[in-house]
Amino acid sequence: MMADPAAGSAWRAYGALLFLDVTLWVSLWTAILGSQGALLMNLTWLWAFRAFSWFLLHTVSSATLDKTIHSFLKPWVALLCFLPPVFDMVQTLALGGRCGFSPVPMPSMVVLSAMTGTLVHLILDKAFPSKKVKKEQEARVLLMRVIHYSKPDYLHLGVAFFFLILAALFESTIPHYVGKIIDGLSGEYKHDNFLWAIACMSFYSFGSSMFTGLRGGMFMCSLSRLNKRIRHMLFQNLMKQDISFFEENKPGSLTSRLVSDTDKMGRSIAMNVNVLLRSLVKTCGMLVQMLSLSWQLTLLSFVEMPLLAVLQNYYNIHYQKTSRELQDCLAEIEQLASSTIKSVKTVRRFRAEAQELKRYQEALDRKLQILKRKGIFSAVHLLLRRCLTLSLRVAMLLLGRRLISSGQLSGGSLLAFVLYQKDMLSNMRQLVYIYGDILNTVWSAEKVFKLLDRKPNMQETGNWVPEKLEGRITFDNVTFSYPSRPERKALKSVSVELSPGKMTALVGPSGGGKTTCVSLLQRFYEPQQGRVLLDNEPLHEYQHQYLCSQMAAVSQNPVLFSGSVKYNIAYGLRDCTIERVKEAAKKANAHDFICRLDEGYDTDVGESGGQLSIGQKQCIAIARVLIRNPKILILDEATGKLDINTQHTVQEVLSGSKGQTVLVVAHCLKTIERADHIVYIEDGMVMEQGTHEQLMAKRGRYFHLREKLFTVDSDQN
Ligand SMILES: Nc1ncnc2c1ncn2[C@@H]1O[C@H](COP(=O)(O)OP(=O)(O)OP(=O)(O)O)[C@@H](O)[C@H]1O
Repeated sequence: MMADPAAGSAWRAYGALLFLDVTLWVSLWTAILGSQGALLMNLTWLWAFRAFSWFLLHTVSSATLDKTIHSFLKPWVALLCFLPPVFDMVQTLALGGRCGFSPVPMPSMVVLSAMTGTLVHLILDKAFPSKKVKKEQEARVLLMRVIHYSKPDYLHLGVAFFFLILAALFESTIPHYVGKIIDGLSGEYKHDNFLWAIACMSFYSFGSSMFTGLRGGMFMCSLSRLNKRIRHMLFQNLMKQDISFFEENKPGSLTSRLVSDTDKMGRSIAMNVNVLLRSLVKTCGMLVQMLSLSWQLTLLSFVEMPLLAVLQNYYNIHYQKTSRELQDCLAEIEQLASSTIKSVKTVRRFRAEAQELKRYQEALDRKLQILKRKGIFSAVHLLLRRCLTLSLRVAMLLLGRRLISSGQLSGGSLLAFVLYQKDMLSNMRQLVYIYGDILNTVWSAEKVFKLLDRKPNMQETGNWVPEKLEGRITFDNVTFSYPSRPERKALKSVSVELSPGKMTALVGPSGGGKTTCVSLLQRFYEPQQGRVLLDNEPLHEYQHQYLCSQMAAVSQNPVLFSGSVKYNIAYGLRDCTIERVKEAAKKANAHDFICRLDEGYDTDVGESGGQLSIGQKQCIAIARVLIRNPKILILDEATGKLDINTQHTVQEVLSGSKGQTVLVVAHCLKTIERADHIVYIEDGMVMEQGTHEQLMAKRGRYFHLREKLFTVDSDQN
């Protein structure tokens, strides 16, 4: 039944509609009595009367009831109105005797049909709960969207569906000729008939195999094309996302979206819709054949189907739930394994192998539990299904035996019927199962669509491309909190100006907010208050490509890509000559050590530059920036891992770079003494700023930090 508050209204609506229906019956009785026998009903009249009743009840329900209650009661209204003529029709066909609703409807039959209708509706509601309606609608919308994405493949799909229909129709004709062959063998042998039946069976078998192959090929082809398109779009959208999105989402779950969910989503259309349609066409074809063989046996075999459908539906609900759990668990396992393997050095450094193994083992245990549960449930489901099928098969054979003895059926026809019925059942099962599986795969599509639809939280970049860039950067009263920690302000009303062509240094204790300034300058995040301006224009007004070409940064932990040294230095630049690469490497003091590598500039640096020292990585990262000759250069602890000589050389190159606005973040205060402007940041606020001399003369925080560092340095020496 429906949710509690709606349940009361639903019961009231049941009562009101029932009352309206009884009123209609009473009017009919009154009319029959009033006509004194002139007005009598036959089956056609009964259908017409109940169609009118349905129209009236349906209209009243849709006009007066809440939408949810109306959708909930819709099947019940149909059952209430059409069960009487169906009862009558079955009775007429099966017994040929007097019926309950015509020529004069009996009140007991009216009550009986109303009770049966309500009962069936309640059972169906239990088996297919109404809260599913909304979910199913959502799933349908998702499926339509997947179909929409298949638009470029409509031709492929159209051809595939054409082959599918042919294959299904050919397949559903085969048992008919098998029956004919058996009949030809068992009765009086007629050679021509026998040969004709064999030829037809071979023809339909060959045709069905050929069209099945063609259909499969076409579907696989469109599936691969859809997959490629979706992955491309998804990856494109992922690349546009803001940095906070990647901080919030684990790489494992993102790659799982990209790999397995896109795959499943593609399957929902190419595989499941394929099977769904095939089963549907085959079911229709077989139904026609079965009815032509024996309507009594067909009716009996239809008892099995709703029961199996209810059973299958319960199984589907559980299957979907466990599949979702399993997907999450697999993503977690993938994430655990990849993060441990990536950080294997850290794991070993902290001797955390056992701890990581335990975490991995626990995740594997969880997966095992889910799989066990899934296995037990499917075993019970299989047992119940087999028992049900067996009992109905026995009943069908008994009825078949009676029909053969009464001459209504031949032995071959019974065999053909059994073959059809077996196929029919598996088709029906597939129909119900596939429906569940489509819903299941469509939920993968939901996850993919969520990512596809995600708009970055950053402001859209503009198109501003100035003819000349001066390079003046202004932090105008900037306040910022990281999205993952909105309650803690990393920067509080920071106002700083970086003069063009000058070197500005950010100094201060750890966690003060230096890197945050650098991140805002690179537009990884957007400040909640205040603005970051470049030549008095907000950063987001500039064209993205232009900004990237004018601003380059070397971070604390520079990332290199697997590939040669040359590839890494010239990363992202087209047609870059080796001379330019060498020149940049020389400026970054990297040329000498690169020449000493086995293959010089062609040496592979390994995964994430793992085959180089951290200092060497920093040198290459600096060369990668210098080669671009950017207007704005950002060095976030970029020289921290270099030896003192290299640090000095690089600093000299940097301070000598003409017209460049340089922002340096450094812990080593010695290296920034020559900076034109020093900004001391602590606890997200600018505490002091000026030149080295001014700050030293002030004897404030900068002075004390420097004193402290020198004391530590001399203590260490
Ligand atoms: N990605 C993040 N998510 C949430 N908080 C962060 C993030 N990065 C930094 N923070 C927090 O913001 C504050 C400023 O950090 P920031 O990295 O800017 O400091 P810093 O001055 O560069 O420190 P260090 O000199 O150690 O690099 C710190 O409290 C830090 O914990």
